[in-house]
Amino acid sequence: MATNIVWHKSSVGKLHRQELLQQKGCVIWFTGLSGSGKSTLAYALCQALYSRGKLTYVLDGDNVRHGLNRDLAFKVEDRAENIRRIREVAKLFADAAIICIASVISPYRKDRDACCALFPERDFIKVFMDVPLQICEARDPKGLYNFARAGKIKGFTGVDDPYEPSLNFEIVLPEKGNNITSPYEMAETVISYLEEKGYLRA
Ligand SMILES: Nc1ncnc2c1ncn2[C@@H]1O[C@H](COP(=O)(O)OS(=O)(=O)O)[C@@H](OP(=O)(O)O)[C@H]1O
Ligand SMILES: Nc1ncnc2c1ncn2[C@@H]1O[C@H](COP(=O)(O)OP(=O)(O)O)[C@@H](O)[C@H]1O
Repeated sequence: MATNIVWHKSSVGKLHRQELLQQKGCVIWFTGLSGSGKSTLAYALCQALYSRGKLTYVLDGDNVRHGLNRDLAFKVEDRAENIRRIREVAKLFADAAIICIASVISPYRKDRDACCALFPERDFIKVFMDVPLQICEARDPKGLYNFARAGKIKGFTGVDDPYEPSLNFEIVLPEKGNNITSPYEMAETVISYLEEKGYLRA
């Protein structure tokens, strides 16, 4: 941990940036099994908000692991560090008044809870992709479940590595009791939540 470091304040703060963008910075965190639809929904939401003149940025687990987190694998401590770095970057985006959309498995409850603690203003919105393993595995667009079942990938979430559900997700999709399952309709559900909570205005 570095010492003798001092935070520099700016005359232009988060409220000024929110006024400029006519939106409130926040983090929408899509979590769930591989293949549950996190990335598809994240980018559908990004497009829908762009069409409404709102500025977003997607931090996708796969993508961030090509650059910032290219040094991390999937051991427990690597996944924890992956989430720690992504939540710190997401916090900077939210402070910039951007609607930051993260799509990461983030399987461990303590890692997700640590994210919440970083956003006391409750600007951290957890969205659980409630899609059963059987459906995710049937989709298997990258063939990774197939490799995992064949023992070619060790420690694959849902196969031989855990996903720890939480009881305090802000949004669970698809919603129980309705048959809204298309990415575009689910994106509208998230947008309704953002509108209701005031994130789509300064
Ligand atoms: N062992 C193992 N377990 C789970 N996932 C694996 C693994 N190895 C590679 N992949 C691919 O990496 C993507 C998950 O990266 P994340 O950064 O979202 O994972 S985590 O939050 O650090 O658990 C995930 O992408 P998505 O399918 O988009 O979730 C996988 O395709
Ligand atoms: N709402 C949905 N309904 C049906 N198929 C979906 C849905 N969302 C995503 N998919 C499909 O499921 C697969 C995994 O989607 P993806 O967004 O990559 O999931 P994740 O990011 O959670 O791994 C892809 O083939 C995608 O086309």
